[in-house]
Amino acid sequence: MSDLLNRRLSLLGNHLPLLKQCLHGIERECLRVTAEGRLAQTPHPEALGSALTNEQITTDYSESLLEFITPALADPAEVLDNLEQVHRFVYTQLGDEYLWSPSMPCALPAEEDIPIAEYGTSNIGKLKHVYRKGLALRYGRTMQCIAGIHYNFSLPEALWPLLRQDEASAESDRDYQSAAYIALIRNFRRYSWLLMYLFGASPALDKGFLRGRAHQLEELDGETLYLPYATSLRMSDLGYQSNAQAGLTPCYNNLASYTDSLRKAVGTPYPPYVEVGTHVDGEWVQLNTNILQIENEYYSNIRPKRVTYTGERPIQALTARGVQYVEVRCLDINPFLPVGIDLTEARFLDAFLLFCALDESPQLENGECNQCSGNFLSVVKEGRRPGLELQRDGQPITLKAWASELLGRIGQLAELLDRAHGSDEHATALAEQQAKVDDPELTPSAQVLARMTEHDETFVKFALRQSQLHADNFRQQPLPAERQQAFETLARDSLAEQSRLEQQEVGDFDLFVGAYQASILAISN
Ligand SMILES: Nc1ncnc2c1ncn2[C@@H]1O[C@H](COP(=O)(O)OP(=O)(O)OP(=O)(O)O)[C@@H](O)[C@H]1O
Ligand SMILES: N[C@@H](CCC(=O)O)C(=O)O
Ligand SMILES: N[C@@H](CS)C(=O)O
Repeated sequence: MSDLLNRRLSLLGNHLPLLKQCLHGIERECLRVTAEGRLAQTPHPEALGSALTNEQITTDYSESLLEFITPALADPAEVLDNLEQVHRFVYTQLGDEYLWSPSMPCALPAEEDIPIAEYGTSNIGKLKHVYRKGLALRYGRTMQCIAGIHYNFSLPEALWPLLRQDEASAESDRDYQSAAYIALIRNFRRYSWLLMYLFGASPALDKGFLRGRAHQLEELDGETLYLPYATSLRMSDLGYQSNAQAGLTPCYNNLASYTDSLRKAVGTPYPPYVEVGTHVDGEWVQLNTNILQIENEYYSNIRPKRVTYTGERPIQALTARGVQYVEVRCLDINPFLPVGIDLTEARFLDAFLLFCALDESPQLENGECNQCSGNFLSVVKEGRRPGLELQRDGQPITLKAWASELLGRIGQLAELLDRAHGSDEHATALAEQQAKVDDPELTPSAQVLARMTEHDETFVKFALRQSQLHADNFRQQPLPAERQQAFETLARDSLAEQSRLEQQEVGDFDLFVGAYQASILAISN
């Protein structure tokens, strides 16, 4: 244990109530599919409200890729309850469609038949649509049908001044807080391979997903490709990643260097995109020809975040007010769980993220960045291989040994969280993770392969069966009338808000895009 972590643990031990004030918010994506498990070609159900303005129910890339967003709450159990209620409401409006249970997509139609999400005729609505056309051009629509769980987490703002004073830091509270979250991210880069081993749940995919691309996957059956020891093909180079962004890994030395890296990426033309241009046959095809159209396009495993004001861009918010929370973006959807994540996972994530935030976190230097990426890629592709070795400080160490050592250290944060909550839920969650390290067959990725083999079914058949199981579960538990009405009101109000935006909208779209682009270039740290 580092001296810094020990010092911080003892300080926190005298301020335990603070550990009940961390905030959590979850975003869960899922495809709408037909009863046969094909991608729904229907528009976003109007009864779910406006995808542009409904804060809880929207769409991600595709018109058929739903995204459910919870409020930020102190109790992860309440967050999961909110997420579950959204699922139950949505199922009252889906007709005979289903929510696809895993991260990797169903059998998809031809690229051009994957519907890009629509957000109406307002300038911001059109900008969101053109952005997605640009993603199709750059990464293909197929990859954008992958669904994930994003776990948003923050420590109480009152914690940082305590740590700052204890460490006699000369930084302002805001700069200290931002630096602490960037330090969390550096440790996350070091240790997030562990999350992929413990929670990765995409060891297999439908053959059609690869669209005939070259690959090193193995054939499980006529329709399914997999890797026997993979944990998360979603987070591999075949999944939600981008070669165009490969050289982009921003350095996480401090917030300014992070926002600088992103600002350069959204302002630097990328020759292959320049060749296409922003318009083809007079139609917008991408917002600009830069490495990233906007900062959202940077597909990192974790992001420093600040809630933005209306019309404000993420980098503007971060530069103006510093880091407020982190968004963990690498988590697969667990197809065995009705909402894709459960309280045990959330409890462990909290202990893990607190560990990343509070342990010492030297700058990533001397090739450690590459080492982090290499470890992450090894685990997503073969994390369950017996005897797999990772690299730590340039030396080989077995995943098993390193994972057990890490869980031992994270255990101290779990113990502190349990003392604050007067429970043993974090220690229990941690013990479940240690059991997976001791026996890889207990990991969700192993369970997916075992279940497919047990039922002798393709990935698509397994996923559809799980989707139908969860659908029955949700449909058999209708919401209390007042909650159903609350979601219906939210949907109705969001449609009215979108209409208001469209009626109020004035101004030329090209000028709107130009101003949006310029807003980022004018920022200085
Ligand atoms: N201080 C905070 N601590 C933890 N979670 C937060 C905090 N503030 C907001 N969140 C959560 O972060 C998530 C934000 O999701 P939302 O989709 O609204 O924004 P976004 O991720 O920036 O948007 P996009 O998905 O378009 O990039 C929500 O689940 C919200 O509850
Ligand atoms: N669908 C992506 C995330 C989309 C986005 O960038 O928000 C995922 O699998 O996590
Ligand atoms: N959410 C993804 C797909 S639209 C992005 O912002 O790039």
